[in-house]
Amino acid sequence: MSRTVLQVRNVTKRFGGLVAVNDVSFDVTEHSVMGLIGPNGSGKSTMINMISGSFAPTAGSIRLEGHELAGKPAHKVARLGVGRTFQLVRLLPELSVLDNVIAGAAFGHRRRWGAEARAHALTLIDRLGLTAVMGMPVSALTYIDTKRVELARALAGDPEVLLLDEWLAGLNPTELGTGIALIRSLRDEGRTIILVEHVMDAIRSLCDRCVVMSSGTRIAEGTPAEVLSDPEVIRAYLGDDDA
Ligand SMILES: Nc1ncnc2c1ncn2[C@@H]1O[C@H](COP(=O)(O)OP(=O)(O)OP(=O)(O)O)[C@@H](O)[C@H]1O
Repeated sequence: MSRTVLQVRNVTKRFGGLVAVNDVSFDVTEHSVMGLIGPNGSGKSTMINMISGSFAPTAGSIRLEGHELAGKPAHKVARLGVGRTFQLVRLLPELSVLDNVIAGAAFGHRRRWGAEARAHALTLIDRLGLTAVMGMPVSALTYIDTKRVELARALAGDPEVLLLDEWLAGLNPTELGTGIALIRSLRDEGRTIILVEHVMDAIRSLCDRCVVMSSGTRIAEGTPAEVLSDPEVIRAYLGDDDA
């Protein structure tokens, strides 16, 4: 049986009178891809923002390798081992690709500086197919290349758990194939990933397990095949389409 790396227990987040996440629990095991799925507004981003330290939970516990993350600021959570990409890419647009990835190496879980950071960044740049553009400012890149840089920046910190928040969103069909293959290669090398995604092909082909959220609560958990055939999950998605 695989080891639990991340343990989410009874987590709730209220924004004033709105309960965005309501008493949600799940575990993420080492070397697995956990999909966090659900209709728009179901609380996925709020959950990811709590795991990565952008928001403090109103109640509950989030433990990484036994360390409590709940309430810790994002830079401390990153240091403890959670790396993430953002739904809307957050990079330093005037800096080069290389410098953005070096910055990720300097501020992540396993910090690297100077020549070591540069060498590590160059390895990731090569791995993600960014070598030809590594001297360019991020502001001059194509959309998929900015996504690649975001991923390289997050990986540069050697996170214990990588959160991918709709990393595939906005890619065209060809790019989508490339993106899915890239995430699959991360999965195959044994990384532990939480994938928030609306692209069902990606969920089916990449996730070991999925947690499904609807209106802030966890309504299902299981393999992609199990949850995607669950009548309550189907109802939640159809309800969303009708809205
Ligand atoms: N900072 C905030 N302040 C107030 N309400 C918020 C805040 N962030 C999210 N919410 C609300 O919490 C609920 C859950 O939103 P959240 O963005 O977590 O859903 P989601 O599942 O990630 O949706 P999507 O798939 O559209 O990204 C929504 O009703 C949203 O309006």
